[in-house]
Amino acid sequence: MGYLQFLVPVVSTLVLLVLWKLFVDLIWRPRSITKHFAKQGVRGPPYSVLTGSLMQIKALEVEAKQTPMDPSSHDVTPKVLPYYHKWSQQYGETFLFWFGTQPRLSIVDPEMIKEVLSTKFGFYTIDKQPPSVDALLGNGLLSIGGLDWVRHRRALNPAFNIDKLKGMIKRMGDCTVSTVGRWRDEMGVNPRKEFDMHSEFMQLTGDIIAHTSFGTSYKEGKEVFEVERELHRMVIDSVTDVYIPGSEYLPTKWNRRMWRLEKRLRNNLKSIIETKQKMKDSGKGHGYGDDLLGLMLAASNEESNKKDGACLTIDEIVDECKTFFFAGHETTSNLLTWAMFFLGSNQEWQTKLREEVRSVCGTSEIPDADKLSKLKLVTMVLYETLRLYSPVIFTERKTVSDLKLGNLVIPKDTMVTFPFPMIHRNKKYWGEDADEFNPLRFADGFSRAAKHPNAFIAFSIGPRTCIGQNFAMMEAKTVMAVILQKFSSFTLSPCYKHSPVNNILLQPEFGVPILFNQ
Ligand code: HEM
Repeated sequence: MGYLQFLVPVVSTLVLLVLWKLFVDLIWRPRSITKHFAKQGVRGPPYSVLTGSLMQIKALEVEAKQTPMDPSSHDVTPKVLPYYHKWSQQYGETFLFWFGTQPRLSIVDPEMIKEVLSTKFGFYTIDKQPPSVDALLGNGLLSIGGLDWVRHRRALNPAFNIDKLKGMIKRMGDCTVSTVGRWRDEMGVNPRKEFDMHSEFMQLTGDIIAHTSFGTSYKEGKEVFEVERELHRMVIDSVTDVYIPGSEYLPTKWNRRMWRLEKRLRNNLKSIIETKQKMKDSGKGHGYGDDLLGLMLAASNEESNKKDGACLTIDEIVDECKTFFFAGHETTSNLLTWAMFFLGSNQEWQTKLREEVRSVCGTSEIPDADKLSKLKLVTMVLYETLRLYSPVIFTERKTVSDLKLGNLVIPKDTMVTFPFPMIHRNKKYWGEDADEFNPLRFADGFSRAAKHPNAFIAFSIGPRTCIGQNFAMMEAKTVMAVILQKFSSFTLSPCYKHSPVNNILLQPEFGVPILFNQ
């Protein structure tokens, strides 16, 4: 009896506390944040308890998927970010919506973008990823923040030093020559064969990142990709599911599959690292090798870096490898795919580029770094492709305290999100032809292409700008140069169906079939 007398009030208090917390998180806070923004003139779709705007997002995505796109339009926003498109029209450029109970503020103003992405004071941070994304990326650069991020970035920067990267161009070129050789062989059997650039470039950029990341261990590296790809597919399917805290620990079929894949990925990568370590210890070859993994291992083992704390553990290096595959492989593959889409449907630009490549590099030589830097028109086309078909569709940051951004006061724990397709088409900065393919706008480089230098953010800006952008541009230019050298022309197949989709990255739903002429 005495025991019950004690237990009843304790349990009642606990229940009341839980109910109060639920009331605050699910009802009171969303209402007060909505009011807070409304007072500042920021509106958005109404909040629904627990799911926020997620149901509307899903419905709009389903509708957009079923709606065919005008084949001559490059405005991908209604197709890949239908909710941003609809709500920006309905509520204005800056609007508020809800990912479950989390408020999200959509921003497209370049001054505000600069303020958020360029700050070095830690006012905005990367939010914790859902467990599915964690399995894909691990605690690599893309997902970590604070001092951990500083340490990782310092340890990794040397591997992406432009002089180190120059040494990789030959490997990039060799991989491309071998792919083009296979295409030619297949055309020998069937001259009208159509090649889907999306799947071809996924293979080629996979081959390139495996060679440039792992050097001699690239075959084992390619196995890692297969697992990574499977994980990616699982993540795409789950990205807008409502996340229930703790659900990642339940042994559901989906979780068990995820755990298995993650373990396989980690074990494969560890075994590649061990092989490299043994090679170095045996004194065979050149230290850890001049590939990305070798450079990371070397930087992490340098005494000066150890003293400065700029070194990584083996587990951290494994996580960085996972991040590089994801961040560095499909992004570049999509850039190349959309560039071929433009050139295959625009013979005038294709001819200009071929003339430039052949006059700078000849018809057979793999270009070196010096020659790549002279390919001005190729660079302009790649930038214009990145503007209109940016592989990364949006990025976001979370406020760590109540903050002032432009004229707005933003509460702590709000996600500020930047929809790239809208930013890259804002007529205020890009002019009336913002929806059209016009590489000439990049004639003076990307910072002068629009009326504001930060209206182009395909590689992001500020301290967390893409670490691999030089790598990506070198790779894309090398691949384009070799293709333009080897074929007298190519055209987009009449079977092409224009349907860009949001698969975390921007992809062509039905591929990009191309017909080559020898
Ligand atoms: C066309 C190709 C590429 C595009 C468009 C691209 C775009 C981006 C963007 C927009 C970000 C910032 C993401 C954010 O702030 O949320 C980023 C970050 C990053 N990218 Fe890339 N990327 C490309 C290629 C690469 C390559 C080739 C690598 C590596 C081999 C790479 C590795 C990374 C890493 C590690 C980060 C995180 C940097 C940090 O937070 O410190 N990317 N990339």
